Amino acid sequence: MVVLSKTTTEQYPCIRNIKQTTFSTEIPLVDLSKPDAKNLIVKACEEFGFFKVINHGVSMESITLLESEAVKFFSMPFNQKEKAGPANPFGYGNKNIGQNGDVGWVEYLLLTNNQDFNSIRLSPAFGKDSDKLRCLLSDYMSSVKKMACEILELMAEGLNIEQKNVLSKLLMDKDSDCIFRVNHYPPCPESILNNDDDGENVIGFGEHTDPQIISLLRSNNTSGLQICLKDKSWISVPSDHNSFFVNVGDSLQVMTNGRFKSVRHRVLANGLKSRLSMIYFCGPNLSEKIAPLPFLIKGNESLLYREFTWFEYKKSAYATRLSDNRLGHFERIKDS
Ligand SMILES: C=C1C[C@]23C[C@@]1(O)CC[C@H]2[C@@]12CC[C@H](O)[C@@](C)(C(=O)O1)[C@H]2[C@@H]3C(=O)O
Ligand SMILES: O=C(O)CCC(=O)C(=O)O
Ligand SMILES: [Fe+2]
Repeated sequence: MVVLSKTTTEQYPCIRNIKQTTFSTEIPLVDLSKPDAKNLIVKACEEFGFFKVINHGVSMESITLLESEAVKFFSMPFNQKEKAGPANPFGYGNKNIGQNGDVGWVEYLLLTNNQDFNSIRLSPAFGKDSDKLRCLLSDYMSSVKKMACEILELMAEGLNIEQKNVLSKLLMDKDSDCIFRVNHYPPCPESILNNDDDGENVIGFGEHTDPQIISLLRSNNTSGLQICLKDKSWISVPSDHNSFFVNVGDSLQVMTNGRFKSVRHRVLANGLKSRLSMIYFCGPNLSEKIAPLPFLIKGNESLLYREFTWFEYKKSAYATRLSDNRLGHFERIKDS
């Protein structure tokens, strides 16, 4: 991405007075090796739709190796990276997010859990290194998926659901629709120039909720990620390159009949440092039915959402703008 002048940064969305946003120490922390993990997960999903995970079981070696390949990729000249594009549906993307007009100060790789497909997509840019990358990706994705299953099993236990694998089995399906994304946010000169309380910050990735069940995010030590709280205020998430962050996605909001809320989040570009994040989005098989889980419905509690397949939801979500409320179309009309 070689876009540095004022005129070009003007094409990106900005936010005013962001400097007043506080760095939060209140982000829930879950140690997966501790017995209270299941209850802390449920509490965090109810209150924030977001939590930080330590003792996650993904080796630092596999993280570091993949991250350094990603850094290598993004430092290639644009015409080389472009060979892995466009990101429709998978590949290299720059500035444009999705197909409906959203833009951000970001370049990225969007990949599937089908390694052969990734390899074909990446090899024109990576050349003979693409086999190595395929192995690193495959190792990383299987460890992260294992962690996701562990989290979903703890969640089911914390929710007192008898069938412990009711959520994790959706990911264990060999045709689960998981997506892997690597985002690179180069330092943004406009964000340094406006480094005061009345200034503006350039948006790296605009506010949105993730459509899937959960998303597992890690980044280098550059901040920028913010989450929206129940009172609609935004807090900055302190970066921590040793931990993972978990987002509740729209599909889990539906399955818990609104008890867990999908977290609205966004990324602001940093004036000085680049941010590199890797996110694994856990989606089920396209034919999987998404609906409130019957064993979570109490007495005469009404169902907030109608049943739909993941295919239906994904298709509808991908026709929306980033900041839209995607679940609106799937809410049940209340009886009067
Ligand atoms: C603007 C869009 C980008 C997105 C597809 C969409 O139309 C609305 C959902 C967006 C999102 C957010 C989470 C993930 O980053 C993503 C891959 C996803 O599944 O939904 C993106 C989509 C994308 O970048 O294509
Ligand atoms: O890059 C990040 O830290 C978050 C990006 C994000 O929310 C997404 O890709 O859906
Ligand atoms: Fe997201």
